[in-house]
Amino acid sequence: MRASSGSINPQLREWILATARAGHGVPEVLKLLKDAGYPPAQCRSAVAEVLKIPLSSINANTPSGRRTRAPVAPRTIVDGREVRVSAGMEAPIVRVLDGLLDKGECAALIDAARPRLDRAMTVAEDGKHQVDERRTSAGMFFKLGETPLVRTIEQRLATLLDVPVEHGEGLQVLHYLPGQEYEPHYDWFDPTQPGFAAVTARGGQRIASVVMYLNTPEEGGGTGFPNVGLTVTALAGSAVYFAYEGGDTSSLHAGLPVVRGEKWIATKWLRERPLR
Ligand SMILES: O=C(O)CCC(=O)C(=O)O
Ligand SMILES: [Fe+2]
Repeated sequence: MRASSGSINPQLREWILATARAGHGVPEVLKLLKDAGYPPAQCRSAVAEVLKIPLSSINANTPSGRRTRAPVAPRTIVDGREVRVSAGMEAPIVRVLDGLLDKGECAALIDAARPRLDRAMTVAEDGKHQVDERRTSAGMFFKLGETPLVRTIEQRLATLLDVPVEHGEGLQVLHYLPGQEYEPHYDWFDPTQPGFAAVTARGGQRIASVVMYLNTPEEGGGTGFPNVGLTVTALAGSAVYFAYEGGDTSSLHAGLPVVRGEKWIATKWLRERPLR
């Protein structure tokens, strides 16, 4: 979702400015707006925009939904397997997870997804799914718990990250060919966009992502975090987990172009609340 401005009504803008100038702090301004009946997400984005403060600094203080727990190095035993935490950073919160999936699971996911591939979509400003030039891969979604394998993987992630399965969106599988990529983007929804209320009505905001690599591209195809100069190598069975509660802008990331070979991933997006 792209940024836009000028969506706040002039009276509200004036009121926020006047109230802040009168000496009321941000929490007080937010509380007054909420008491007046404005939806909390809308209050936060309006206050951030009018007072020109980062939205993340407001969200961080707002008691919201569930958070994920980052896996702890060096390893976690989950579902009878050893998942190794081979690298991590804190801003943004990133963990590289080796051995999350085994070869058979990767192959079975690819086989189940292949006949259902379609041009991947992104979420448009109005909350609808759209074909997007920034994302040239082909993809498909499994429904939550659709197959025994999907259920196994969802449960494994839930245990690993300490967040119930119901907070997950359906698993998405993406397939990239040489030259295909997913340009830099945030996975969280921008609260200043008109579609925000619609996409977050069930489940609330996204809080974390897990991108699981189902094969190893011959060259290219890693996941890049351009704001912090990090590239995670796409290696079959490994994954990258990253969290961005409060709309962390350092979580900007991209599926880098595949140079040779192909790339298959499965992505799990997690929400702050159950999706049903
Ligand atoms: O392809 C990748 O490495 C990243 C995919 C991604 O960012 C997403 O599916 O949201
Ligand atoms: Fe993403």
